[in-house]
Amino acid sequence: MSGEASRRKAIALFPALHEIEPELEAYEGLLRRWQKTINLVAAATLEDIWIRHFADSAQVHAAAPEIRRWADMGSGAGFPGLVTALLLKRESGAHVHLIESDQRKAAFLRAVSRETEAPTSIHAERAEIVLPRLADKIEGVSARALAPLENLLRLAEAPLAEGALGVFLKGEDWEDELTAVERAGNFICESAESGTRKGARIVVVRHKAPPL
Ligand SMILES: C[S@@+](CC[C@H](N)C(=O)[O-])C[C@H]1O[C@@H](n2cnc3c(N)ncnc32)[C@H](O)[C@@H]1O
Repeated sequence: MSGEASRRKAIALFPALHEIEPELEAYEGLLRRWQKTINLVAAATLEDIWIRHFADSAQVHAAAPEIRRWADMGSGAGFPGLVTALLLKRESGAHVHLIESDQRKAAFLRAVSRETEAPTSIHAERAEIVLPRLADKIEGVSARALAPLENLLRLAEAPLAEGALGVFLKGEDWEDELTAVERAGNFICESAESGTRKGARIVVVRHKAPPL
């Protein structure tokens, strides 16, 4: 798909992306520039960046539009967390913690956040270290392409136990991963078909016994 067709299709799927087009254009420009020296995303996805990355990420905010305070684990080049932050940019109290252990990718996240004035904090550390500190500060946790669902729930154990919602973009193994978590019995899980990737799924998870 051409870049322009990808943009039009992404905005048709998620009209809210139109509101942040200047920011996403700046983001795309920086991504293309930094990609020459750091491997931020698979090169083959760059032409279709609006669908493969911007619209795919927009599904997290769409799954829980009431949530203002997020943490995104293993953000990489900012997907989905930095797109969530841009979609929330004009909402009061909005803040997204981007957790990315690779220092160079974290520097990229800082550069895009600065340029687009996205409401983020960048944590260049491992999620298992950062999340316990954020447990009572966030309402939602997201991740894409980081780990199997069971491992994601272990990484996000502290905020989920405090009542945060987990929204995870999962690939083709989603069904086996979901079954394993449902069998363990601690979480209420829902899932919906991805609007951007065939065979992929948006999985929404809540702890069964959050604090009163
Ligand atoms: C496959 S990439 C996915 C990046 C992005 N979420 C996406 O979907 O495009 C996984 C990223 O997670 C980071 N990562 C891996 N383990 C991590 C951890 N325990 N804490 C924080 N970041 C981690 C890696 O450096 C890498 O950038």
